[in-house]
Amino acid sequence: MATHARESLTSPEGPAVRVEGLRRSFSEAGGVLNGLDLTIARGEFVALIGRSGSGKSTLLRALAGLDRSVSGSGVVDVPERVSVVFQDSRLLPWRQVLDNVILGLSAPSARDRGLEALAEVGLEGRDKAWPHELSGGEQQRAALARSLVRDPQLLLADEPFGALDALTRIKMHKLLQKLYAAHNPAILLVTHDVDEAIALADRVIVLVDGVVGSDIRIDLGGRRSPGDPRFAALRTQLLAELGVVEEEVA
Ligand SMILES: Nc1ncnc2c1ncn2[C@@H]1O[C@H](COP(=O)(O)OP(=O)(O)OP(=O)(O)O)[C@@H](O)[C@H]1O
Repeated sequence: MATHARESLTSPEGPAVRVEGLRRSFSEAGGVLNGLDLTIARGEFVALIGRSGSGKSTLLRALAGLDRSVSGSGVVDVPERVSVVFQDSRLLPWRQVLDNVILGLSAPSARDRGLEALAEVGLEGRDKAWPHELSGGEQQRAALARSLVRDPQLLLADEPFGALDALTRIKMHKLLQKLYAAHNPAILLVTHDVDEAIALADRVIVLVDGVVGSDIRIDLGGRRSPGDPRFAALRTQLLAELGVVEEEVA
């Protein structure tokens, strides 16, 4: 089993995530993660891409500590406060929005912090709404508020915008950038969208055969436009790494 040595990363200089030799398999036939090594610095924004079935969610679940019953080995060091956001908001339908956001928090200040987080994600005044009264984008905003209120040192996001329409997705990118600038957690964002990865991340990692295939630094600065030739060159490179010829997706 992987060790979750949560206390070993308390030094301010240490990385936010350290994974060494991580192996995971669901059958005798072959491994999904095959000795993966990965380090994420504190406050670093990393996007993880890879073909369908390449093990992205398996890695994220290992970092989240959600795979205790799965067989495997390796070292997984993560910080103490880790939040996870999935493609669906996973709000409890029988609880109002604010109660979802602060679920499990006992501090007397939780309510105020929850209201603050809702305002930060653009859901001011929606604290008493029921989840079914929110749009898909608003539900994901509430999910981000729920993660934010826990002041995460590491935010794990598994295709958080994958089910949203293109316009809502752009708005959510802006929101995530704003939250990242304000709180600066380390982020690991799993996405199928190469443009999303280039637009948001400091580094893009391509998972191939259960290990890190490529690890590409994105040096495009703060304002990134898909029309920038450097953006286009990175897109071509990453699509090639994924085995996609660009004419196929044009
Ligand atoms: N609980 C499980 N039981 C059996 N096999 C599993 C389980 N979870 C994942 N797998 C298998 O492990 C492989 C990797 O799955 P994973 O969900 O990590 O891939 P992914 O890269 O996130 O895929 P996608 O991009 O399609 O979401 C797949 O072949 C999948 O069928």
